[in-house]
Amino acid sequence: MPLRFTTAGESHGPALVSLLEGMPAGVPLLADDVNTELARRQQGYGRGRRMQIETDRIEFLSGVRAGETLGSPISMLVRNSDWKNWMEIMDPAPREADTDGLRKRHVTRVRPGHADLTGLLKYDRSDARDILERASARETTARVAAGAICKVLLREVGVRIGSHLVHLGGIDAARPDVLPEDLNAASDASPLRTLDAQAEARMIERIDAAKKEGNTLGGICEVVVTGLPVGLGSHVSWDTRIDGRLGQAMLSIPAVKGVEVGLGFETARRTGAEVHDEIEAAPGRTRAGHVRRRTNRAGGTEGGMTTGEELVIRVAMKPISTLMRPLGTVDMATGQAAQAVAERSDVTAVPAMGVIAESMAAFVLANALLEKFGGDSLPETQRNLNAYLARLDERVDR
Ligand SMILES: Cc1cc2nc3c(=O)[nH]c(=O)nc-3n(C[C@H](O)[C@H](O)[C@H](O)COP(=O)(O)O)c2cc1C
Ligand SMILES: C=C(O[C@@H]1CC(C(=O)O)=C[C@@H](OP(=O)(O)O)[C@H]1O)C(=O)O
Repeated sequence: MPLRFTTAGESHGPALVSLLEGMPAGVPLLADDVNTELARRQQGYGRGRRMQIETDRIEFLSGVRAGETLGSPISMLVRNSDWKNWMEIMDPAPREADTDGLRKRHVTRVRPGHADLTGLLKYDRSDARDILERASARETTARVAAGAICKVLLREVGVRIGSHLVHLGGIDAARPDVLPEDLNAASDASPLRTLDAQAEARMIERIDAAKKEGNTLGGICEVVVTGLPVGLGSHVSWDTRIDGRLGQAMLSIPAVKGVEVGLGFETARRTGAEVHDEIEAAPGRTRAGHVRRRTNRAGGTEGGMTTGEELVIRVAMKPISTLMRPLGTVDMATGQAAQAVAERSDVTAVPAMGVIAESMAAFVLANALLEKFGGDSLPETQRNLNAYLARLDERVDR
């Protein structure tokens, strides 16, 4: 059964829903495994007031019993604390005060860079709130909930996912050659989820300055996955390649505009000898049998399959599109030039984006893992994986 997930919920509606199907039975799972990830997504210097209103926590509605998954669809509910302030505005029933498809806090001065204008035209709406409520990255809470469960499955087969911020608003963070063993323990200790304390101080100043100017900032996070076996994904078809699947997942995150695997764009500037990773016999057993790469410029994929090396993806996020010093636009109610609506907003959300990117990577990789090893229960998946690893062990005569 393929692993799939879907989410539902408007940003200021009563709740978000996350539905994950295809998870094997017997995966140990507590609400806290998910809540910890939701709390990580809420962190980060530069976020707006909304994050102070919310304390995201899930309720399991199905699929989990006595601390283990059942193999049935797992549904989770996350209530929006802010809803109480929006009940009238988000009321599903028509209200007398509604006129011309508009109600209180309607949005017609559409924001450049958000989904307001394109969605309003495509869905033939007059209030861009009908669009922005769902385009909002509030939805990523439900993604992180599903991703948290995928992370637990991956952890049970020795795969770990972490991330750190490597760039913010024009300032690079130095990346250590050797990353900390527990990457997230180190990056989560920083208000920007970066490993470079000096750069962090300058980034914080930059965020404060942008806020004062009514401006916003973007940045880049690096996602690192360790413990993957060789051979997740496949070269055989365009849509089975793991790098392509990861790219799609990353680009589906609101405001993400670029993804690199390994050296990424830099590979285009170098020669073959400077790009490709030489292969050598490994002294012990690796996640690719008895071979390894001398370097990992490929970032853990070749031929659309995992190589057994670390998977390294960099994800670029544009600056937030709601500016407190608004950009020029058209008021769609009048057709006149106007300034875009300036709602409460984040100055930057790059640290949160890193956590969302981890979750999306977890889903793609858990899906590819189950595709290759199957299993209706976790022990069955583990047995199948171990049989494959044992076979890899036999492959190179030593
Ligand atoms: C964690 C996170 C928080 C965000 N916060 C805001 C915000 O406060 N204000 C805003 O205008 N956009 C915010 N965005 C970006 C918008 O959701 C995004 O730009 C919009 O959906 C349009 O999609 P696009 O940028 O991919 O074209 C956020 C994105 C993420 C990932
Ligand atoms: C609610 C979240 O992020 C929101 C994403 C978002 C947007 O336009 O994407 C706009 C802001 O929402 P609000 O208008 O309610 O302040 C952010 O706070 C969240 O990450 O949980």
